Amino acid sequence: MKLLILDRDGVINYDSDAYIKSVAEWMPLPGSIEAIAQLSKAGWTVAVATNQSGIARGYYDLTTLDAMHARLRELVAEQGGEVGLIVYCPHGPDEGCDCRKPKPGMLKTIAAHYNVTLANVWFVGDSLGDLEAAKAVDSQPVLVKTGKGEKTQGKTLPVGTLIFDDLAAIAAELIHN
Ligand SMILES: O=P(O)(O)OC[C@@H](O)[C@H]1O[C@@H](OP(=O)(O)O)[C@@H](O)[C@@H](O)[C@@H]1O
Ligand SMILES: [Mg+2]
Ligand SMILES: [Zn+2]
Repeated sequence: MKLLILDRDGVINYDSDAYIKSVAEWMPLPGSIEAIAQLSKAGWTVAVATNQSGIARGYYDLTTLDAMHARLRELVAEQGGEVGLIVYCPHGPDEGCDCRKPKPGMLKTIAAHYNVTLANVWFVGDSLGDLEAAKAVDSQPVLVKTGKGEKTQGKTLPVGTLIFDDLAAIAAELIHN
């Protein structure tokens, strides 16, 4: 199956150092909704793996988080596409969970859900933790320059990391090659 896994904040929607705390603050990056819809219509399953420590920090609740993801699904559906499994880590950095990136727990959950291996599956993120999570399970780390991506690009990246300007460029690459 053609599976693509995306980080959320900074890849699909604008990120903020103040966290994305409401549906109103959840704003798609230019071209991201269209990219997901085009990938979906081209036969790709687009899943999401997102750290949401704002839950543990008390900045927003699960109802609000679910509403953000309902909005994402609604916008992609309006373009004729659909979003696959969305997995999130609600924990804080000090809770020692297995799902918070750079740990690969969420990627493993997605692979198990679709009964596939993660080898060569592209995981697209804007943070070093996203790329490290990908590397930890032998999937393909892909950095986008949106969100925190340009800052991340200046760090030491996992060997083999692919770099694209944004999600639209990734969709063009995957659909047309
Ligand atoms: O990029 P994804 O994984 O979709 O989500 C990232 C968010 O959960 C937040 O993650 C926080 O990191 P800490 O969780 O505080 O280390 C900060 O980087 C925030 O700016 C950011 O909005
Ligand atoms: Mg991110
Ligand atoms: Zn977690």
